[in-house]
Amino acid sequence: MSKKYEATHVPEVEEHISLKYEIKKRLGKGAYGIVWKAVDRQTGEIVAVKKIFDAFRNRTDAQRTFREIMLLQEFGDHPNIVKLLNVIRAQNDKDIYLIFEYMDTDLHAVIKKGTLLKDIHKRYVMYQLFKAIKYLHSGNVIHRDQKPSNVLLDTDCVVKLCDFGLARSLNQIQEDWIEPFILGCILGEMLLGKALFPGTSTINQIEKIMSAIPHPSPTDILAIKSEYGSSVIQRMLLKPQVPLEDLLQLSVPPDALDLLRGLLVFNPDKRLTAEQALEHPYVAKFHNPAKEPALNYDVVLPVDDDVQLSVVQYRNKLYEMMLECRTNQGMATLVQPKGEGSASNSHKPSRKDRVEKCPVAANVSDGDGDPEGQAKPEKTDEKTQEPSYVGVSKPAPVIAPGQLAVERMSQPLSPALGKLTYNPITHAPSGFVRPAGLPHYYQSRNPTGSNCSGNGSLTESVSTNTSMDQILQRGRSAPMAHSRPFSSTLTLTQNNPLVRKEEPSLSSGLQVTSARLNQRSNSRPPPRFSKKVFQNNSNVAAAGDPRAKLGSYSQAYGTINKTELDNLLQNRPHNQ
Ligand SMILES: Nc1ncnc2c1ncn2[C@@H]1O[C@H](COP(=O)(O)OP(=O)(O)OP(=O)(O)O)[C@@H](O)[C@H]1O
Repeated sequence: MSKKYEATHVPEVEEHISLKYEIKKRLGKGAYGIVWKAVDRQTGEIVAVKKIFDAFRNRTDAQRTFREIMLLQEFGDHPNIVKLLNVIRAQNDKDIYLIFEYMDTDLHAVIKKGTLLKDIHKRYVMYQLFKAIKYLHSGNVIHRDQKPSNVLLDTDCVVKLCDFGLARSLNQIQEDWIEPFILGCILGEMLLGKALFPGTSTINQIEKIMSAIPHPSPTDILAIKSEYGSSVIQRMLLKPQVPLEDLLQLSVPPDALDLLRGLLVFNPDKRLTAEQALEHPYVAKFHNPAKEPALNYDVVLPVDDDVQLSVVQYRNKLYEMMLECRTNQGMATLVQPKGEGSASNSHKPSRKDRVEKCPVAANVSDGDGDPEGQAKPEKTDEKTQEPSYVGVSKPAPVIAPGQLAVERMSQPLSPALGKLTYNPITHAPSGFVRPAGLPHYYQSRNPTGSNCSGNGSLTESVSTNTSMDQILQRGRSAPMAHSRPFSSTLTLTQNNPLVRKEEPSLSSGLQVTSARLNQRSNSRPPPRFSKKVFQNNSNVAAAGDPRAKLGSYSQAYGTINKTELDNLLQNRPHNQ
């Protein structure tokens, strides 16, 4: 084996992956897997490799894996949604590898770092989140797991939403109201530097929220349609109010407070939608309707999300979709056309009832990681209508023709979506070179650690603020040049103490794997609200079914999920 293809030894990463991607360091770990920074050995591209352990362990996990892949490939065209580049099977047929574009940090790490996010960065982050959520909602899909650690950032402070394992179609559940509220919690957390409503229990968190937001009207409370819930809320309203502004520092700009008030509203009908929030003065510096696309069709998964299939069915369906990609048919997501009168910058499906997208090209990598080998049509078992996966069931130690590997989608659906074609800060075309990048900073030993910075344009636009660049340079020995391309940003930041550090030992991740796996549940009864779920390391604690059940509820992040709120309000106190 040539030196070029010598695999870095990371026990959790199988050889056929290491041969294609040189694993550099562990970036983070969530409830479902570990994410590493890696380099595509063939293209030199920096990527993030996420290994989902036991991706089809039970129906819930299989459904989650299926949703995540299907929805990521559907929405990954958007500049503020992380792009899925590749999906590769594990040899054991249990795990799965997702290859993403690489991002430098996540918002959780950035907020924890302290004062690095300046006013303009917070505005820019919110603007991009509103854009991403507007796009998802326009396709009638909700993310349901918004929290700072799922908001990825790069050194230009570009935001990409990740982790679509809990995302669902609004046709299937009524949770449309919750996401803008959660965006309010994220804004509050950026403004405060920590969670706005850090409850010790679900009820305690709701109490904190209720004490800070304007009192709902009697009609708003009745709309809960739960006698018990209404009485709980009414009792909460008797407690002393702590106005939002008292939770925040005096320095918080009035327009930030106004936006927060617009998002943190009890009645969803009176709450700002993501689309309306884009019109808010807080993000006016960035607002440009032409660059805020919407879908003019509803995205529906190719299997009914209301009916849980068996583990085997999910796995086979997913492999089948991947095979479709390989054979150049594209993965199909069903769509339901909306009525007339969609926005002019809407994305239109190429066909009325089916949109074919694929994070993978028709080409399949060969043993040298060379994607020249042509995909072979797969045999299908005619009785079951399921592919038999001849030639693909066992990836060889090298990237074999049968391996389920797919390459990046070549073109975004619309030029408006190409993040490299326009500078969101100046609204001017920026070509293929990013504006001046800035050094990273690092949340030391935080599993979700990462970094963020502003960019040249960003600092130019706010002359009164100290730029993130300047702040970050305090930790550097040499001044940093401006106007360099993004790639040099990465190089220049290698010795910055704030940059994500290499894990001391890549092999030490083994314990993480088993610890994570042990926390995944299979067919436990629905969870009760317990403190365990609300610990600071909620990523870990809320693993498997409990997490799927709890949705985005996380007190560490001050977010709450409507389903669970409903459950809570309908349950008696002894169930909490
Ligand atoms: N594309 C990426 N680039 C860089 N870092 C990433 C990327 N994707 C994920 N990460 C890092 O890995 C962490 C975990 O990723 P992710 O949320 O996808 O995993 P998960 O197991 O689904 O987590 P969760 O417990 O939130 O469900 C993120 O918080 C982030 O720090």
